Amino acid sequence: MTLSAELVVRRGDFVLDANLEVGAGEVLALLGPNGSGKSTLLGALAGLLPVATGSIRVNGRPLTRVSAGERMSLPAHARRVGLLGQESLLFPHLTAVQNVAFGIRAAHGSRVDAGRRAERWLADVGLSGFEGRRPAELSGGQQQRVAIARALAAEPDLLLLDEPMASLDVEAASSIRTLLRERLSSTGTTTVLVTHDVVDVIVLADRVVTLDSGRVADDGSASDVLGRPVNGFAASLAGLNLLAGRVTGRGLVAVAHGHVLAGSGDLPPVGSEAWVAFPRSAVTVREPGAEPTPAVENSWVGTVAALEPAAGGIRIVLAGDEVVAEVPSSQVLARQLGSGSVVSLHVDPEFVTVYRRHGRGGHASHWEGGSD
Ligand SMILES: Nc1ncnc2c1ncn2[C@@H]1O[C@H](COP(=O)(O)OP(=O)(O)OP(=O)(O)O)[C@@H](O)[C@H]1O
Repeated sequence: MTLSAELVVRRGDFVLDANLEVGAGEVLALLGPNGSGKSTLLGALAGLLPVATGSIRVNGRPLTRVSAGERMSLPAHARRVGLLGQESLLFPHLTAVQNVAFGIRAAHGSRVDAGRRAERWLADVGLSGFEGRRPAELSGGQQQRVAIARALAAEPDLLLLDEPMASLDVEAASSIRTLLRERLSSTGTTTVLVTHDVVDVIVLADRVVTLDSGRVADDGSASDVLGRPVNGFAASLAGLNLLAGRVTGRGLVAVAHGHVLAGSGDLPPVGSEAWVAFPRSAVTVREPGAEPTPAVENSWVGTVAALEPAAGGIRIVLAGDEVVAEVPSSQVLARQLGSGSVVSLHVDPEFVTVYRRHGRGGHASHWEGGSD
């Protein structure tokens, strides 16, 4: 089922103004900083939040149509849209099989053999033998499995997943992710997945949309959006530094503060605007005073503004520069680095990707949130 939405939604001073197309059977990951409007968008699609103007159609069937002369909005229960969040929200007094059967009856009426189908669904999510347990007798991961079975057993036209792995430990999250990949591909369910986790994007998503301040900031494949980011948020999520600059020679880009970076990639023509991206983990720390100096390509000398926790180590943020390094904590300890230390950072050109600045929208900035 294809989703086609053009939405303006107001929440206090905040305005979501976004168009979204999701192909039949496609899994779209919706990313964006806190407060960018992801939950607002899901709420509007689910029929839980009013739309100021716009329309939502699933396979041509209008769920919402609001304009100057018309206000039509199907209630949430009539939309055939499933919603699964961080919490499984199972009925505590019903057993696992009764919870799933409830979803089936709600969608298909009482004539179907909901109990038999629910048992099959529980087997499909790896919960054979747990049919008679109530939610309080199941782990968080098992409860989420029941919730996935309940959501998919209803055969929704559209499934909305709002960070379904966020409250699980790493192991349970990983097995739920694998389960979702299998079940979504075998059922061909059109899905919008809100996540802050790059692993979800890589494992589950066919396409990625990023939101920023209520607007679509980028739309593309995971390898485009995360591999060649056009905004600081996506770069941060992918663990990349992203700098804007102008091409000054073959593979050479002048960026802020007179720095020049050498790299490879599309090699846009001399004089054109370009993005430069390189992994934070590829940035090495050298002794201050030793070569290279700030005038040398791919190097920065500066004062450490902050040390922050990062996946697998420590993030070094230089004062006044947009470049950050992520290094093993042993390096920080060995060099006795701290706020105020002077360091030289360097990135080898082989890790630096250069690509055109036009084509996909967005703006670069050092994103404070980080991906971890
Ligand atoms: N009930 C509300 N009343 C007024 N404003 C709200 C309400 N709920 C959310 N907002 C505002 O709407 C904006 C978008 O919030 P939303 O929850 O959609 O963002 P989000 O991208 O899902 O964020 P997060 O990643 O933190 O969940 C925020 O600026 C928020 O302050």
